[in-house]
Amino acid sequence: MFNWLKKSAATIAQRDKVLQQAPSAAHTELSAITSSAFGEPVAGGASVEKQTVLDSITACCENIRLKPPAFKSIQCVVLIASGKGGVGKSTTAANLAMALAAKGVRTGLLDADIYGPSVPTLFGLQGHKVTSPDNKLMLPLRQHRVVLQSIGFLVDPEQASVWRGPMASQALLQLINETVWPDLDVLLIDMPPGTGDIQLTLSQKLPVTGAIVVTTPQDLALADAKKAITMFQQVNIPLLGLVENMSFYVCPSCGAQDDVFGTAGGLHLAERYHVPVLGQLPLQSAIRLQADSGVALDKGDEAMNTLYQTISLALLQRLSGDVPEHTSVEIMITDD
Ligand SMILES: Nc1ncnc2c1ncn2[C@@H]1O[C@H](COP(=O)(O)OP(=O)(O)OP(=O)(O)O)[C@@H](O)[C@H]1O
Repeated sequence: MFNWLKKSAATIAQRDKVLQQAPSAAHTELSAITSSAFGEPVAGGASVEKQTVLDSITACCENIRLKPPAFKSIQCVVLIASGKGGVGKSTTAANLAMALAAKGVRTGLLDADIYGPSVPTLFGLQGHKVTSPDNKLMLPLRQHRVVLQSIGFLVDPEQASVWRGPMASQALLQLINETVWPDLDVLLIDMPPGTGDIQLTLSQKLPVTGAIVVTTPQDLALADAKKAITMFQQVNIPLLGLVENMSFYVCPSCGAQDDVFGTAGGLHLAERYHVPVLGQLPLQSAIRLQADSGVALDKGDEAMNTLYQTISLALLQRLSGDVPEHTSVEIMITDD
């Protein structure tokens, strides 16, 4: 049951070590570490006590709860962004939320991807709607231990898809302001793809602790990820890390690895912009299957669960450390 703990701790220790190296060298080792989650146990994993990781999670949560909350009773608000659509931002956000929640971290996920809300599907809640007992504030849903709010729980997604920039931004700000959030350690916000007006407005107006950028190693995606990094730097939002998704494919028959979208592009980008790498994820049908079926992460593929646990722990460690304050916070509360 606690195999993931041993693996995750060993993986994080190894990852932190290899990330001190140049991206090309780091890529080879990170890939090996990631691949090991699919078969052989991580080298050295057996020597790491599960208690160490549990202690680490507890310590991180304690540190996070000592800090002033980012917004109401929410300690940390983390934007999950990507310059380009379709790189796996929503899948990553949902699985990180489930990974955190499964280990007792009080976690919420706000689906701000107004033009393509996917939280209802990713959590198996298609057709569900939020309720508002007082006709003013909305009660979020809860699934797989994650507190959830999505534009998809309010309106028909086709209705939202025709909203123009200001209308969409306003709707999203209301979504965060007018939801009755319980006490949370972390609220992840799945942002709409791109770096246009909506993203810029939201980045300026949301009460943000920091941002994660998800990208594939492909040049096209990297160019857009670069724009997202630059946008966050311009609005003074700390970059908590980069997740490289679809980093490589491992053939289930022969075990050969193919870097479908290029090699280590995300790592090079992260190094250039001094953004920590939280982890790499393979292109794997288990990830797509679990996303489509809406089942809990820990009920799906064990190797996948281990990888997301590793990345979520890296995020938790970042949040519990010294994150520079986002100084340009401006919260808009609307009554209507
Ligand atoms: N690592 C992965 N391996 C296999 N399939 C993946 C992986 N990551 C994401 N996918 C699949 O890729 C597709 C796009 O993922 P997702 O919707 O998360 O991307 P996105 O960046 O949020 O897209 P958009 O910006 O359009 O909302 C989905 O079908 C998802 O199941």
